[in-house]
Amino acid sequence: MPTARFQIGDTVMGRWPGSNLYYEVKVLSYDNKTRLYTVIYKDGTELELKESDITSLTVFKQGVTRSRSRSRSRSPGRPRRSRSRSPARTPRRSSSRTTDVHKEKLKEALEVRLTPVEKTETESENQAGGRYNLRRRKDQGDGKTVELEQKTETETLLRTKPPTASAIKTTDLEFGGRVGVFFLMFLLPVAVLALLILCGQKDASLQSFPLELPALESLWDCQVFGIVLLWLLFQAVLSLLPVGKLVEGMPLKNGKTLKYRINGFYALLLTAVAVGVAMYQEVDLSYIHAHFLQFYTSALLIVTLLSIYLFIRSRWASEDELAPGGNSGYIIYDFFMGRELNPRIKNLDIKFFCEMRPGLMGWVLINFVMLQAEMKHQNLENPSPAMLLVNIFQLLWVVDGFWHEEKLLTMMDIVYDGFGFMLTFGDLAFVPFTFTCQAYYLVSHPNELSAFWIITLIIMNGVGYYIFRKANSQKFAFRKNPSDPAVSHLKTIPTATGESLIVSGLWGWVRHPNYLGDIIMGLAWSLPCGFNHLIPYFYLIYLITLLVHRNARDEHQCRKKYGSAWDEYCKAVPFRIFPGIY
Ligand SMILES: NC(=O)C1=CN([C@@H]2O[C@H](COP(=O)(O)OP(=O)(O)OC[C@H]3O[C@@H](n4cnc5c(N)ncnc54)[C@H](OP(=O)(O)O)[C@@H]3O)[C@@H](O)[C@H]2O)C=CC1
Ligand SMILES: CC(C)=CCC[C@@H](C)[C@H]1CC=C2C3=C(CC[C@@]21C)[C@@]1(C)CC[C@H](O)C(C)(C)[C@@H]1CC3
Repeated sequence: MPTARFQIGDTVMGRWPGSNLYYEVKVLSYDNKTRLYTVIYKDGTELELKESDITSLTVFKQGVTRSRSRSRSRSPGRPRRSRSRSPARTPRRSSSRTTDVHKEKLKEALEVRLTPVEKTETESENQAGGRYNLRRRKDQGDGKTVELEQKTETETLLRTKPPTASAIKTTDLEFGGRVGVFFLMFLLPVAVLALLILCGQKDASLQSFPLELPALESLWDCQVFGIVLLWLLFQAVLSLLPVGKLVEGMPLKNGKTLKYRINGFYALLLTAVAVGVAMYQEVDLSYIHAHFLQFYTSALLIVTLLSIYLFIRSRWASEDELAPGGNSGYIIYDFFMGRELNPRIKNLDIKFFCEMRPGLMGWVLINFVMLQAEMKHQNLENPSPAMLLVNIFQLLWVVDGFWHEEKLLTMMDIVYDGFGFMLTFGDLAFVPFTFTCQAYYLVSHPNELSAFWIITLIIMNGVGYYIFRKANSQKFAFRKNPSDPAVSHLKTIPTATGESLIVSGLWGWVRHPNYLGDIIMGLAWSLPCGFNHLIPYFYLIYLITLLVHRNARDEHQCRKKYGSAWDEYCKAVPFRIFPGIY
């Protein structure tokens, strides 16, 4: 019969789930069966904690004294900064320490488990799925923003030893599990090859299947392979240049943070200069158009080799360096999803680098190549308006991405997903070769645009961009500092974690306005190609599929994280991405 170490009414220090922070809590009860303590924090949040997440006040104070003197001796005078927040603390972040966004994903990654408690009647009515035993204070349920009181001295951070992380077995398999990813691994590269063949041939209609397949040996060229390798090397060197700020990423499972060099915008400018110099030297860029399929197969080979390397090296990764989603124990599945979270070679973070640099820069460069190829093939003095629009619209999106590069550090792709075949393929092959599909199509499929269409498309892209940027920036600014005058007027729903959900403005219109903006832009990028074929709409179809799936994944996480507050939000804002569509 297990006995409780702490008694009802004891004041102890309880770990806040997903962090190394300890707060003063009172023990309310102990469940002999589950061996869990129900504790109450000063702000009224009730949680069930394991005994290992509770420390007596005396032990805690000794720990603090020891850890303080340790840290002082290591870095004298350096202020101690908290990496996570209490349920009752107003979010406060520095731009380089956006540590709270996506805490949920980390929460999952950490060992702390919140266990379900019985629902009250009203909660049961509201609750669609299971929930955690994170009870909101009664006075928070009225939908108004409640500024929760700050914790003071007990909030002291106990920078204990990193939690001893044991590898989390991935049990929830995505994409149809082992069989699904096995087929995807072959299907995706073949589908992209088919798309490129179709895009390049005169009759780009889907009915022209089976395609006139090119001879296998014509898909390979050593020189092209060398150029792709040089491109990757050039981008890697640019990414390591000591320009731009160094920022810390989200805290890892072991409590540490990694540093990232944010210099994508400079790298883009330097790449533009390098392309300018190459053109001045009369380097024939149309070579890329003429060997487009070979460039793709070279990229595919690099993707395969890189994925194998990543998988092999993950064998030596410590348990707390593994991604929660790529550790099922099934070789094929883990190879596809990626085992290691942040594979690095010295200062080069391979995932962060691949996610944007070679692919997005390559996209802009290929678009520009296609613009020149169009003039050459169609004997034009100037590029067509359709080609110009596609180039300018997409360039704007890429420039925006690099301008806000730092925000990538808080996204699920970096914080949560492993780096395996899926992302390697997505970043190095899918992005540069399918996102350029409209420009590639226009080279051999001219499409006249009337002034009316040109203006309509500019407005459409502008509206899409406005929604995309405003929604993303609003959310980012709000998460950084909800009292920021730019966002303080927004209505919010409080949640038990201390973070609130915006419920007015764009975020009160649909639950993912940033996705909507992206999709409107995707439409404006495809329409310049006209209505003769479906192929130029590939990006739009991909984007809608990806964002609908991403939306489902994100909402699942948010429901787990915010519980009934998320349901309240869903009630207040019933539409997911598209206004009028639930
Ligand atoms: N073109 C492409 O190929 C792709 C483009 N994108 C774009 O990237 C951008 C970022 O997308 P993504 O990373 O998926 O995630 P989101 O920007 O949609 O972030 C989702 C997170 O935002 C927070 N959140 C949700 N609702 C609210 C609310 N009402 N108030 C405050 N916070 C809220 C939650 O995190 P928390 O509460 O924990 O802070 C949630 O987990 C999008 O614009 C998307 O279109 C993404 C993928 C591919
Ligand atoms: C079919 C397949 C294997 C797809 C993989 C999906 C990836 C191509 C995309 C998943 C999320 C992405 C994001 C960007 C690029 C495409 C991928 C990697 C992004 C970095 C582009 C720049 C943007 O500004 C962004 C930061 C919002 C965006 C984030 C997501």
